[in-house]
Amino acid sequence: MAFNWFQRQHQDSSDTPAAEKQEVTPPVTEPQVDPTEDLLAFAKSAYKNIQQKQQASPVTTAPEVADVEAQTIETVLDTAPVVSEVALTAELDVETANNLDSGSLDAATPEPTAPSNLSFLERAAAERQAKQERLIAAAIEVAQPEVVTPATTAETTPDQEALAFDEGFLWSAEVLAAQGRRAEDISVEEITWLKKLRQGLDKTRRNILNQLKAIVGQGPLNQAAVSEIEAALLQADVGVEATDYIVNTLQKKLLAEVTPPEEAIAYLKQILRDMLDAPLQKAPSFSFAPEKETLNIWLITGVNGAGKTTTIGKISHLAQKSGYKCLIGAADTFRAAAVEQVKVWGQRSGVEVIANPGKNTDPAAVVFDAIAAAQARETELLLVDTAGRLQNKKNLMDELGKVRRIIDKKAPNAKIESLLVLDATLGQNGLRQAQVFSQAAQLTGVVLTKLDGTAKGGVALAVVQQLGLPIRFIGAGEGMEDLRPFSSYEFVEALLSG
Ligand SMILES: Nc1nc2c(ncn2[C@@H]2O[C@H](COP(=O)(O)OP(=O)(O)OP(=O)(O)O)[C@@H](O)[C@H]2O)c(=O)[nH]1
Repeated sequence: MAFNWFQRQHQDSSDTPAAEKQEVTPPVTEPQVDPTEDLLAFAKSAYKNIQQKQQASPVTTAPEVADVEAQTIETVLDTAPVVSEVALTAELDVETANNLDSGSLDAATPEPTAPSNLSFLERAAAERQAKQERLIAAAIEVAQPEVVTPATTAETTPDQEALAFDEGFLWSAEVLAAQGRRAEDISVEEITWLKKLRQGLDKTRRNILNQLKAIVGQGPLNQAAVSEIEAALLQADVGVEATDYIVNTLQKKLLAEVTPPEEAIAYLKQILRDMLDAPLQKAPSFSFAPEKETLNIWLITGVNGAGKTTTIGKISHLAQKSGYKCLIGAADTFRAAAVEQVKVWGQRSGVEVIANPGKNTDPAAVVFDAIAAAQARETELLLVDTAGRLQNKKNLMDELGKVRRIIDKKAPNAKIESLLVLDATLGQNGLRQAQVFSQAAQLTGVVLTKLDGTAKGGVALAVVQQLGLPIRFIGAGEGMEDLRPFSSYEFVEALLSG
């Protein structure tokens, strides 16, 4: 059974009251399961459970080609008038479905005019048939719904993968145990993701941790030690502002007392978690999920190449698997290839894409179509791809402003999020771009991509400190499963656990 990432805490069957489970951020104390034996027993039990679940559930096979095609027929809408085109497409769908039901499409091609020797009813039926054929033909000429060819190779999902009981598994189990999770509730997806995250942050971690370990715990911090910590953080692209804050906070404690290395690192972890969670202090809940049975519209912004399209594909997959009705609006009309790319991702995740085949079409028109389609389908999550490479800030602001006005007008009750996708490998340079976007779009959060293999993982702290925005998702790979909701606890553990 698919693991629901959006409801992670709600899924565990522990006795924790629901209100407490809302908090994704786990207890700030270090794991109580310190005795290695306890941890080993926990990990073994979790491992056994996962194996049993894998054996009990049949291996998910590659989806049938026909199934994928049926799911991923892209609704291509013509330009103006958009709404009537949606209606026409819907009408045609219904009529076509009726025909398929009655098998009438198998009948011989109807004559353009009904033969006179037929009864009145027969003539009317024949005329209706002919009219419908003309409508279908016209629709095909004008805007034929494209069937995106499904990927030939099915992606392996974590629940199909053989899981090794290795050091990464132990570490992941420890991180989950520290968050109060029970061995029987741990999913293979969580373990696979945590292993990947830790591996992705390996370079950043090694750089920071080796230096920190050599410094902290050797007695009260002196100026040379402070400079070394600063250098380590700056090299990890934590940024000057965030580094200053971290060092100052750390100094207050470490200058005054002799702290053992483990305790000093634990204290540092606490500082980082607090920084990452700071923008959420005023939010009603730490968790970030679309609201059920409501239209949620998430605008995905960011410069081209940051990973916007990939992120849309991954979030749509996540949402689909977590039981949300999802739709994608391909409003990055600035670059034709972007629309094609988003279609491919829609196909991979089995989510419909609303696009507009015309060249240089107005993104606001696509958003209008997408909202109309979302409302007609009772979609819960509409993901909107937007253009990143516009000539200047004014263009960007104008375009995003127009899109926003359409949303406010057409879907005044929708829950809107505006997420900025940032490429972690760009470090501080990415942040400068982010500032332009934060002025143009009313950003509500950040998606940090490409955390796999970068030595600049510390940029997450700079993002939060400088933009004052929460990180909502992080990406650590190009695959469909390589993006997850952000957890400050897990991120900091992956960043600083040796
Ligand atoms: N290693 C790694 N690569 C990623 C990640 N996310 C995206 N990418 C890659 O980054 C490249 C750009 O991603 P896109 O999703 O096309 O970026 P975009 O912002 O939509 O840019 P355009 O397609 O030009 O509009 C692709 O090759 C992705 O596979 C990630 O988390 N890790």
